[in-house]
Amino acid sequence: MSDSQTLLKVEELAMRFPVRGRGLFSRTTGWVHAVNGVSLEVKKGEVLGLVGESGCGKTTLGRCIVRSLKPSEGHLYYRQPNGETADLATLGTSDLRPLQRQIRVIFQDPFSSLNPRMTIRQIVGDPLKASGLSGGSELEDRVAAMLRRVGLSPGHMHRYPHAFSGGERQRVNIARALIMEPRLVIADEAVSALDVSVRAQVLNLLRDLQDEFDLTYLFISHDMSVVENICDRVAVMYLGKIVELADTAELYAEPQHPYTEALLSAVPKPDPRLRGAGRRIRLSDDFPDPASPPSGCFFHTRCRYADDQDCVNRRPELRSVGADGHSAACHYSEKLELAPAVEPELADDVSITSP
Ligand SMILES: Nc1ncnc2c1ncn2[C@@H]1O[C@H](COP(=O)(O)OP(=O)(O)OP(=O)(O)O)[C@@H](O)[C@H]1O
Repeated sequence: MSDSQTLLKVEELAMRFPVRGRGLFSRTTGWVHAVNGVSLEVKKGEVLGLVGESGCGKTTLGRCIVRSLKPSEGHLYYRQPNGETADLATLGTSDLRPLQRQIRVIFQDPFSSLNPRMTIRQIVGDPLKASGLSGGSELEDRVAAMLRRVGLSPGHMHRYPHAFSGGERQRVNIARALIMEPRLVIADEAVSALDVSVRAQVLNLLRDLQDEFDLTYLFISHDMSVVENICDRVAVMYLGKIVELADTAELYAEPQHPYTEALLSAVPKPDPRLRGAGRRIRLSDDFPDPASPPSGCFFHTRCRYADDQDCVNRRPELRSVGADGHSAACHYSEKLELAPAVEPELADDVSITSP
């Protein structure tokens, strides 16, 4: 990795799951392409958002990065604290373990992700104990300090998860992730299950902790408003591929991929002059089957700009479409560059259906 500001470089990553027929010993009949050739960089100290509809592969990408899944193909170049680079995609278990401590996950559901039979001390302290980094009274002190830091009391240590609200449980989840002093945190829909007011508090906490612990976040979400609020850059994922990546302000003001445009059209905009304001682009429900993705551009079956030549036949590459690393994978943005700038028409609703 040439850029010293890059913490993680994901290169042509793919994750396929086998599709099996019915029956106990059935053969593999196909493959779900959950992550399909993703390349992106996560910069040190940034919050990189990863957005897209349910089933587009966000969680699978996150699970590959923490290596709870071994990718089918590609590379995950991770810059270690000593400056050396390791490919997480290919490392064996013993080399991987110390690096996995540096990359932790905060899960979505604060109810199902905490073992109801474990005390908060056990839940938060177990990763330290399991890795042999701490034990006894030192471990207890570290758990107490971390609980304090996430806004809980050390007195909560001997209680069980059922005694806590959703927001408090998510604070326990955050404490469990941070007790290992990670460098990269994958927040997978970390605030999606919370009430709006609690969500704001937890987002503020994540921001404060980022400063205090010098963290980098990969922030996975389907909520474009939350992402706009917390992320420095945003990657948009569709059917296992990144279709657009840009600084947050740039992406929200000038989306260059019709899929991003459709996602953003659902976000209320205070300024009617912004692109896409005033119209809601409804995507048809026929999200393609990741086991048999469409030809050409994967989005063409739901895209209102698609033509039957380039879009149906030719797969667009992610390419530069603007300043500061703004890139998009779309033939439509190629045409945009050639076409004279026109104001988008304002309509109440534009429905998108398959051609
Ligand atoms: N273990 C698995 N075996 C088979 N298919 C899987 C497996 N895990 C995920 N998939 C499939 O991979 C695709 C991507 O799933 P993934 O959970 O990564 O998407 P997502 O964008 O995170 O969605 P959500 O927000 O609903 O979690 C989906 O089609 C899903 O059904």
